[in-house]
Amino acid sequence: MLPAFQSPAQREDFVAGLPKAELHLHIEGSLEPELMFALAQRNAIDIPFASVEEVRAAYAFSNLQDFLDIYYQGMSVLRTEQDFHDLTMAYFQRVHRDQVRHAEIFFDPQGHTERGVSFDTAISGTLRAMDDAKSDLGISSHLIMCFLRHLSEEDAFATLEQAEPWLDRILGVGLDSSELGHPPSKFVNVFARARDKGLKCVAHAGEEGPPAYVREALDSLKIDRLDHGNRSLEDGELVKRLAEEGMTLTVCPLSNLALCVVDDLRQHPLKKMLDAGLRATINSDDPSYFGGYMNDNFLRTAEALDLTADEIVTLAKNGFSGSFEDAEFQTRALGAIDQYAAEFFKV
Ligand SMILES: Nc1ncnc2[nH]cnc12
Ligand SMILES: [Zn+2]
Repeated sequence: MLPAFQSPAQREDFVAGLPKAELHLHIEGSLEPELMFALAQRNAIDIPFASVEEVRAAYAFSNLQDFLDIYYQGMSVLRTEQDFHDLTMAYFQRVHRDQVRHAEIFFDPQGHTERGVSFDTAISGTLRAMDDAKSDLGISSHLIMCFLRHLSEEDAFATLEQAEPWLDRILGVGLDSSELGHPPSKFVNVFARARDKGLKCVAHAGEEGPPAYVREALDSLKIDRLDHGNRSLEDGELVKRLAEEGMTLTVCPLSNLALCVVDDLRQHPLKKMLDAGLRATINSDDPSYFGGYMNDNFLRTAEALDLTADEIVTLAKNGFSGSFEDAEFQTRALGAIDQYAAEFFKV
Protein backbone atom coordinates (compact mmCIF):
# COMPACT_ATOMS: atom_id res chain seq x y z
CA MET A 1 0.00 0.00 0.00
CA LEU A 2 1.30 3.45 -0.89
CA PRO A 3 1.49 6.08 1.88
CA ALA A 4 -1.07 8.87 2.37
CA PHE A 5 -0.37 12.19 0.68
CA GLN A 6 1.24 14.68 3.05
CA SER A 7 -0.30 17.71 1.32
CA PRO A 8 -2.44 18.74 -1.66
CA ALA A 9 0.78 19.86 -3.37
CA GLN A 10 2.25 16.39 -3.03
CA ARG A 11 -0.89 14.87 -4.58
CA GLU A 12 -0.64 17.35 -7.44
CA ASP A 13 3.01 16.43 -8.06
CA PHE A 14 2.17 12.74 -7.99
CA VAL A 15 -0.62 13.14 -10.53
CA ALA A 16 1.46 15.44 -12.76
CA GLY A 17 4.26 12.93 -13.27
CA LEU A 18 2.20 9.74 -13.49
CA PRO A 19 2.35 7.99 -16.92
CA LYS A 20 -1.11 7.94 -18.50
CA ALA A 21 -3.13 6.49 -21.38
CA GLU A 22 -6.14 8.33 -22.77
CA LEU A 23 -8.93 6.13 -24.14
CA HIS A 24 -11.78 8.62 -24.62
CA LEU A 25 -10.85 11.71 -26.55
CA HIS A 26 -12.73 13.24 -29.48
CA ILE A 27 -10.03 14.94 -31.50
CA GLU A 28 -12.50 17.60 -32.68
CA GLY A 29 -13.21 18.30 -29.00
CA SER A 30 -9.59 19.35 -28.48
CA LEU A 31 -10.01 22.37 -30.78
CA GLU A 32 -8.90 25.28 -28.60
CA PRO A 33 -10.50 28.69 -29.28
CA GLU A 34 -7.10 30.14 -30.27
CA LEU A 35 -6.68 27.50 -32.99
CA MET A 36 -10.34 27.94 -34.02
CA PHE A 37 -9.63 31.61 -34.69
CA ALA A 38 -6.35 30.89 -36.52
CA LEU A 39 -8.01 28.31 -38.79
CA ALA A 40 -11.03 30.54 -39.42
CA GLN A 41 -8.64 33.22 -40.61
CA ARG A 42 -6.49 30.83 -42.67
CA ASN A 43 -9.60 29.44 -44.42
CA ALA A 44 -11.54 32.73 -44.60
CA ILE A 45 -14.45 31.29 -42.62
CA ASP A 46 -16.82 33.45 -40.60
CA ILE A 47 -17.38 32.33 -37.02
CA PRO A 48 -20.04 33.87 -34.80
CA PHE A 49 -17.53 35.04 -32.15
CA ALA A 50 -15.49 38.24 -31.86
CA SER A 51 -12.83 36.95 -29.47
CA VAL A 52 -11.39 33.92 -27.74
CA GLU A 53 -13.06 35.12 -24.54
CA GLU A 54 -16.43 35.18 -26.29
CA VAL A 55 -15.93 31.60 -27.45
CA ARG A 56 -15.08 30.45 -23.93
CA ALA A 57 -18.11 32.31 -22.55
CA ALA A 58 -20.34 30.31 -24.93
CA TYR A 59 -19.14 27.07 -23.33
CA ALA A 60 -21.86 26.89 -20.67
CA PHE A 61 -23.92 23.76 -21.20
CA SER A 62 -27.02 22.32 -19.53
CA ASN A 63 -26.85 18.93 -21.24
CA LEU A 64 -25.19 16.90 -23.99
CA GLN A 65 -27.23 18.41 -26.83
CA ASP A 66 -26.31 21.97 -25.80
CA PHE A 67 -22.68 21.02 -26.15
CA LEU A 68 -23.08 19.06 -29.39
CA ASP A 69 -24.67 22.06 -31.13
CA ILE A 70 -21.56 24.15 -30.42
CA TYR A 71 -19.16 21.25 -31.05
CA TYR A 72 -20.45 20.67 -34.60
CA GLN A 73 -20.37 24.39 -35.28
CA GLY A 74 -16.75 24.59 -34.05
CA MET A 75 -15.68 21.94 -36.57
CA SER A 76 -16.59 24.24 -39.46
CA VAL A 77 -13.08 25.79 -39.42
CA LEU A 78 -11.47 22.41 -40.24
CA ARG A 79 -11.12 22.19 -44.00
CA THR A 80 -7.71 21.00 -45.18
CA GLU A 81 -5.43 18.07 -44.47
CA GLN A 82 -3.10 20.54 -42.74
CA ASP A 83 -5.94 21.73 -40.47
CA PHE A 84 -6.54 18.17 -39.23
CA HIS A 85 -2.81 17.71 -38.75
CA ASP A 86 -2.50 20.94 -36.76
CA LEU A 87 -5.51 20.09 -34.60
CA THR A 88 -4.20 16.62 -33.80
CA MET A 89 -0.60 17.74 -33.25
CA ALA A 90 -1.78 20.46 -30.84
CA TYR A 91 -3.53 17.75 -28.81
CA PHE A 92 -0.41 15.58 -28.63
CA GLN A 93 1.84 18.50 -27.70
CA ARG A 94 -0.56 19.47 -24.94
CA VAL A 95 -0.93 15.99 -23.43
CA HIS A 96 2.79 15.31 -23.68
CA ARG A 97 3.02 17.77 -20.75
CA ASP A 98 0.48 15.60 -18.88
CA GLN A 99 2.64 12.49 -19.31
CA VAL A 100 0.21 10.83 -21.71
CA ARG A 101 2.14 7.95 -23.33
CA HIS A 102 -0.65 6.38 -25.36
CA ALA A 103 -3.96 7.65 -26.80
CA GLU A 104 -6.87 5.94 -28.58
CA ILE A 105 -8.51 8.81 -30.39
CA PHE A 106 -12.06 9.20 -31.72
CA PHE A 107 -12.85 11.13 -34.84
CA ASP A 108 -16.24 11.99 -36.32
CA PRO A 109 -15.95 11.64 -40.12
CA GLN A 110 -19.64 12.42 -40.68
CA GLY A 111 -19.13 15.80 -38.98
CA HIS A 112 -16.82 16.61 -41.88
CA THR A 113 -18.23 14.78 -44.89
CA GLU A 114 -21.69 16.31 -44.37
CA ARG A 115 -20.14 19.79 -44.83
CA GLY A 116 -18.16 18.84 -47.92
CA VAL A 117 -14.78 17.91 -46.42
CA SER A 118 -13.74 14.50 -47.68
CA PHE A 119 -13.14 11.49 -45.46
CA ASP A 120 -9.63 11.23 -46.94
CA THR A 121 -8.75 14.84 -46.06
CA ALA A 122 -9.83 14.40 -42.46
CA ILE A 123 -8.18 11.06 -41.86
CA SER A 124 -4.92 11.71 -43.67
CA GLY A 125 -4.14 14.88 -41.68
CA THR A 126 -5.05 13.13 -38.43
CA LEU A 127 -2.89 10.08 -39.21
CA ARG A 128 0.08 12.21 -40.26
CA ALA A 129 0.00 13.94 -36.86
CA MET A 130 -0.30 10.55 -35.12
CA ASP A 131 2.85 9.41 -36.94
CA ASP A 132 4.63 12.66 -35.97
CA ALA A 133 3.56 12.26 -32.34
CA LYS A 134 5.13 8.80 -32.28
CA SER A 135 8.43 9.90 -33.81
CA ASP A 136 8.74 13.36 -32.18
CA LEU A 137 7.10 12.84 -28.78
CA GLY A 138 7.16 9.08 -28.26
CA ILE A 139 3.36 8.92 -27.87
CA SER A 140 1.71 5.89 -29.46
CA SER A 141 -1.86 6.16 -30.67
CA HIS A 142 -4.73 4.50 -32.50
CA LEU A 143 -7.73 5.88 -34.33
CA ILE A 144 -11.35 4.93 -33.66
CA MET A 145 -13.95 6.10 -36.16
CA CYS A 146 -17.27 7.07 -34.58
CA PHE A 147 -20.70 6.91 -36.17
CA LEU A 148 -23.02 9.79 -35.28
CA ARG A 149 -26.02 8.13 -33.69
CA HIS A 150 -28.46 10.95 -34.55
CA LEU A 151 -27.95 9.97 -38.21
CA SER A 152 -29.24 6.77 -39.80
CA GLU A 153 -27.63 3.34 -39.87
CA GLU A 154 -27.56 3.70 -43.67
CA ASP A 155 -25.35 6.77 -43.25
CA ALA A 156 -23.08 4.80 -40.92
CA PHE A 157 -22.79 2.06 -43.59
CA ALA A 158 -21.78 4.71 -46.16
CA THR A 159 -19.10 5.94 -43.76
CA LEU A 160 -17.78 2.43 -43.23
CA GLU A 161 -17.54 2.14 -47.00
CA GLN A 162 -15.52 5.37 -47.22
CA ALA A 163 -13.20 3.97 -44.57
CA GLU A 164 -12.45 0.84 -46.60
CA PRO A 165 -9.10 2.07 -48.07
CA TRP A 166 -7.95 3.12 -44.60
CA LEU A 167 -8.92 0.07 -42.58
CA ASP A 168 -5.34 -0.91 -41.83
CA ARG A 169 -5.01 2.42 -39.97
CA ILE A 170 -8.36 2.33 -38.16
CA LEU A 171 -8.48 0.27 -35.00
CA GLY A 172 -12.17 0.33 -34.34
CA VAL A 173 -15.58 1.91 -34.58
CA GLY A 174 -17.45 3.86 -31.94
CA LEU A 175 -20.87 5.44 -31.44
CA ASP A 176 -21.31 9.01 -30.24
CA SER A 177 -23.51 12.15 -30.46
CA SER A 178 -27.06 12.52 -29.05
CA GLU A 179 -27.72 9.46 -26.93
CA LEU A 180 -31.35 9.80 -25.82
CA GLY A 181 -33.72 8.46 -28.46
CA HIS A 182 -30.89 6.77 -30.39
CA PRO A 183 -30.31 3.41 -28.69
CA PRO A 184 -27.37 1.21 -29.62
CA SER A 185 -29.67 -1.34 -31.29
CA LYS A 186 -30.25 1.18 -34.10
CA PHE A 187 -26.71 0.32 -35.27
CA VAL A 188 -26.65 -3.45 -34.78
CA ASN A 189 -26.05 -4.28 -38.45
CA VAL A 190 -23.25 -1.82 -39.11
CA PHE A 191 -21.42 -2.87 -35.95
CA ALA A 192 -21.71 -6.53 -37.03
CA ARG A 193 -20.19 -5.59 -40.39
CA ALA A 194 -17.38 -3.65 -38.68
CA ARG A 195 -16.65 -6.59 -36.40
CA ASP A 196 -16.49 -8.91 -39.44
CA LYS A 197 -13.84 -6.59 -40.84
CA GLY A 198 -11.75 -7.12 -37.71
CA LEU A 199 -12.50 -3.73 -36.15
CA LYS A 200 -12.84 -3.25 -32.40
CA CYS A 201 -16.23 -2.02 -31.22
CA VAL A 202 -16.86 0.63 -28.59
CA ALA A 203 -19.90 2.79 -27.86
CA HIS A 204 -20.98 5.71 -25.72
CA ALA A 205 -23.73 4.41 -23.45
CA GLY A 206 -25.11 5.37 -20.08
CA GLU A 207 -23.87 8.95 -20.30
CA GLU A 208 -27.42 10.35 -20.41
CA GLY A 209 -29.13 7.16 -21.54
CA PRO A 210 -30.54 4.47 -19.22
CA PRO A 211 -28.87 1.21 -18.13
CA ALA A 212 -30.90 -0.55 -20.86
CA TYR A 213 -28.73 1.24 -23.46
CA VAL A 214 -25.61 -0.17 -21.80
CA ARG A 215 -27.13 -3.67 -22.00
CA GLU A 216 -27.88 -3.11 -25.69
CA ALA A 217 -24.32 -1.96 -26.31
CA LEU A 218 -23.10 -5.20 -24.73
CA ASP A 219 -25.62 -7.58 -26.28
CA SER A 220 -26.38 -6.02 -29.68
CA LEU A 221 -23.16 -4.21 -30.52
CA LYS A 222 -20.89 -6.66 -28.64
CA ILE A 223 -18.66 -3.84 -27.50
CA ASP A 224 -15.07 -4.36 -26.42
CA ARG A 225 -15.13 -1.21 -24.26
CA LEU A 226 -17.81 1.03 -22.78
CA ASP A 227 -17.58 4.82 -23.13
CA HIS A 228 -18.93 6.61 -20.03
CA GLY A 229 -21.26 3.96 -18.57
CA ASN A 230 -22.17 6.13 -15.56
CA ARG A 231 -25.82 5.14 -15.43
CA SER A 232 -24.91 1.43 -15.25
CA LEU A 233 -24.70 2.02 -11.51
CA GLU A 234 -28.52 2.23 -11.38
CA ASP A 235 -28.67 -1.50 -12.18
CA GLY A 236 -26.92 -3.80 -9.70
CA GLU A 237 -27.08 -6.86 -11.97
CA LEU A 238 -25.50 -4.88 -14.79
CA VAL A 239 -22.68 -3.69 -12.53
CA LYS A 240 -22.01 -7.30 -11.54
CA ARG A 241 -21.89 -8.33 -15.17
CA LEU A 242 -19.55 -5.49 -16.19
CA ALA A 243 -17.22 -6.37 -13.31
CA GLU A 244 -17.27 -10.10 -14.14
CA GLU A 245 -16.59 -9.45 -17.81
CA GLY A 246 -13.71 -7.12 -16.93
CA MET A 247 -15.25 -4.43 -19.12
CA THR A 248 -13.30 -1.17 -19.25
CA LEU A 249 -15.32 2.01 -18.72
CA THR A 250 -13.85 5.20 -20.18
CA VAL A 251 -15.12 7.70 -17.62
CA CYS A 252 -14.85 11.45 -18.18
CA PRO A 253 -15.33 13.37 -14.91
CA LEU A 254 -14.95 16.99 -16.09
CA SER A 255 -17.17 16.23 -19.08
CA ASN A 256 -19.82 14.84 -16.72
CA LEU A 257 -19.62 18.01 -14.66
CA ALA A 258 -19.76 20.34 -17.68
CA LEU A 259 -22.76 18.49 -19.18
CA CYS A 260 -24.61 18.30 -15.85
CA VAL A 261 -24.46 14.49 -15.73
CA VAL A 262 -23.33 15.21 -12.15
CA ASP A 263 -24.04 18.45 -10.25
CA ASP A 264 -20.82 18.39 -8.28
CA LEU A 265 -17.60 16.42 -8.70
CA ARG A 266 -17.97 15.26 -5.09
CA GLN A 267 -21.00 13.29 -6.29
CA HIS A 268 -19.12 11.72 -9.18
CA PRO A 269 -19.60 7.90 -9.26
CA LEU A 270 -15.96 7.10 -10.08
CA LYS A 271 -15.05 5.90 -6.60
CA LYS A 272 -18.23 3.81 -6.41
CA MET A 273 -17.22 2.24 -9.72
CA LEU A 274 -13.81 1.26 -8.35
CA ASP A 275 -15.38 -0.03 -5.14
CA ALA A 276 -17.77 -2.18 -7.21
CA GLY A 277 -14.80 -3.78 -8.99
CA LEU A 278 -15.33 -1.99 -12.30
CA ARG A 279 -12.31 -1.27 -14.48
CA ALA A 280 -12.80 2.48 -14.65
CA THR A 281 -10.42 4.87 -16.38
CA ILE A 282 -10.13 8.67 -16.40
CA ASN A 283 -10.30 10.59 -19.68
CA SER A 284 -10.94 14.10 -20.94
CA ASP A 285 -13.60 13.55 -23.69
CA ASP A 286 -13.58 17.06 -25.23
CA PRO A 287 -10.94 18.91 -23.22
CA SER A 288 -11.16 22.26 -24.95
CA TYR A 289 -14.88 22.47 -24.24
CA PHE A 290 -14.88 20.98 -20.74
CA GLY A 291 -11.98 22.86 -19.18
CA GLY A 292 -9.37 20.21 -18.60
CA TYR A 293 -6.96 17.71 -20.12
CA MET A 294 -5.80 14.50 -18.42
CA ASN A 295 -3.99 15.95 -15.43
CA ASP A 296 -6.89 18.25 -14.60
CA ASN A 297 -9.32 15.34 -14.80
CA PHE A 298 -7.15 13.17 -12.55
CA LEU A 299 -6.38 15.92 -10.08
CA ARG A 300 -9.80 17.49 -9.68
CA THR A 301 -11.42 14.06 -9.32
CA ALA A 302 -8.79 12.95 -6.81
CA GLU A 303 -9.39 16.11 -4.76
CA ALA A 304 -13.19 15.90 -4.92
CA LEU A 305 -13.36 12.19 -4.03
CA ASP A 306 -10.29 12.19 -1.78
CA LEU A 307 -8.72 9.36 -3.78
CA THR A 308 -5.71 7.58 -2.30
CA ALA A 309 -2.43 7.16 -4.17
CA ASP A 310 -3.34 3.50 -4.69
CA GLU A 311 -6.68 4.45 -6.25
CA ILE A 312 -4.97 6.97 -8.52
CA VAL A 313 -2.45 4.31 -9.55
CA THR A 314 -5.28 1.84 -10.24
CA LEU A 315 -6.99 4.40 -12.50
CA ALA A 316 -3.79 5.07 -14.43
CA LYS A 317 -3.07 1.34 -14.76
CA ASN A 318 -6.63 0.70 -15.96
CA GLY A 319 -5.94 3.15 -18.80
CA PHE A 320 -3.17 0.90 -20.09
CA SER A 321 -4.78 -2.46 -19.33
CA GLY A 322 -8.03 -1.23 -20.93
CA SER A 323 -6.19 -0.12 -24.07
CA PHE A 324 -6.18 -2.17 -27.25
CA GLU A 325 -2.38 -2.51 -27.10
CA ASP A 326 -0.81 -5.97 -26.77
CA ALA A 327 0.11 -7.68 -23.50
CA GLU A 328 3.80 -6.82 -23.80
CA PHE A 329 3.06 -3.09 -24.11
CA GLN A 330 0.63 -3.25 -21.20
CA THR A 331 3.04 -5.10 -18.94
CA ARG A 332 5.78 -2.57 -19.64
CA ALA A 333 3.43 0.35 -18.94
CA LEU A 334 2.18 -1.13 -15.66
CA GLY A 335 5.79 -1.70 -14.61
CA ALA A 336 6.62 1.94 -15.41
CA ILE A 337 3.74 3.11 -13.21
CA ASP A 338 4.87 0.90 -10.28
CA GLN A 339 8.40 2.20 -10.68
CA TYR A 340 7.19 5.82 -10.80
CA ALA A 341 5.13 5.37 -7.60
CA ALA A 342 7.97 3.59 -5.78
CA GLU A 343 10.44 6.34 -6.68
CA PHE A 344 7.97 9.10 -5.84
CA PHE A 345 7.32 7.77 -2.35
CA LYS A 346 10.81 6.22 -2.00
CA VAL A 347 9.23 2.92 -0.94
N1 LIG B 1 -19.42 13.29 -24.52
C1 LIG B 1 -19.93 13.02 -25.73
N2 LIG B 1 -21.02 12.26 -25.81
C2 LIG B 1 -21.55 11.98 -26.99
N3 LIG B 1 -21.05 12.40 -28.15
C3 LIG B 1 -19.96 13.16 -28.12
N4 LIG B 1 -19.25 13.72 -29.12
C4 LIG B 1 -18.24 14.39 -28.56
N5 LIG B 1 -18.29 14.28 -27.23
C5 LIG B 1 -19.35 13.51 -26.93
ZN1 LIG C 1 -17.23 11.13 -25.68
